[in-house]
Amino acid sequence: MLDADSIAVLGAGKIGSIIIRALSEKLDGVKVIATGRSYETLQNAAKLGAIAIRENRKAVLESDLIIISVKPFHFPQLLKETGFDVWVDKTVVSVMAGVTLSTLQKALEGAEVYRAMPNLNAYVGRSATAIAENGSGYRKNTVDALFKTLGTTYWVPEEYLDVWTGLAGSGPAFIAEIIDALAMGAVASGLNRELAYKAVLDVLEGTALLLRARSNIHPAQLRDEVATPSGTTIRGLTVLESRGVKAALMELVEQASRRSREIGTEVNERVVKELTFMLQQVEKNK
Ligand SMILES: NC(=O)C1=CN([C@@H]2O[C@H](COP(=O)(O)OP(=O)(O)OC[C@H]3O[C@@H](n4cnc5c(N)ncnc54)[C@H](OP(=O)(O)O)[C@@H]3O)[C@@H](O)[C@H]2O)C=CC1
Ligand SMILES: O=C(O)[C@@H]1CCC=N1
Repeated sequence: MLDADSIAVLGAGKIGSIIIRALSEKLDGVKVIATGRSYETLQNAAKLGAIAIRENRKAVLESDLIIISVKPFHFPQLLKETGFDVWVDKTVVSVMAGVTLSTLQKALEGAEVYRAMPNLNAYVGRSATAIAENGSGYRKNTVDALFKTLGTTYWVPEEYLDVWTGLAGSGPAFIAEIIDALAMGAVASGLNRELAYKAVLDVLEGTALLLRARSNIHPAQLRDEVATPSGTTIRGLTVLESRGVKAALMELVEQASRRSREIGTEVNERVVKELTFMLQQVEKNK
């Protein structure tokens, strides 16, 4: 049950618009307000069922639950536009990569803050979303219900959020690259493109379902069941091993996770700078 009358989505871009669509379609009687910079973004948000406006401050003032979905480095500018006196008693969920609960708490004084990491599979209701809270958890059920409109939710300690970002947040892009590569290999071997992409998607979906259905087997067991001695699979696996593909994929997740942590540090510095400037302006105008 979602106990919110009005939800603001600040930054109706790629992930923001998927959230808007899910909220508009799946929640009855909830007003969704969306913000963006360009006319196109606002127009798109309106088409998805939101009240689309340019003013972030107004959107926050008129909502009790706010989702921040601008790029991490646009967060200081967003703060400048909202002012820091609008957040008291609001519930705020950031989906920005890297930006920590501590930075959010500092910037959004008086708000109850959550950090969530969904992914673009939310488009088909299959996001794997990790969520971390700052301790009070007063509106945990509401936040959970909100992200369940996008798929599955996992409540985790904040220390897992960057790794989650590197694995599941970025994951659709990594899997898409692998799909593309496998299909191109099939095309190189003579299969037509259309069939190649269909086959790869079928194999991917089927393998995920199989692994889930046989819940106690390790992926390596499935690999061994497929790889007949001296057969086709082991020939292919030999290439993966000799080219270090598994190690590369492990490093890919590590690097993506590391980047999330770096973004957190960089954004925190910029937010502190912006808040200091904003406070100076307030003092000056007294
Ligand atoms: N893309 C993904 O797969 C995922 C992204 N994320 C996180 O979500 C956030 C958004 O990413 P994504 O959707 O890809 O990025 P987009 O660039 O598609 O969306 C960001 C949106 O923010 C808007 N925006 C920027 N500045 C302001 C502002 N001052 N006021 C109002 N709106 C503003 C932009 O408006 P305009 O279009 O008009 O310029 C844009 O529509 C990022 O922090 C990212 O880390 C999290 C999970 C997955
Ligand atoms: O690439 C990014 O930074 C964002 C976060 C997760 C997916 N996209």
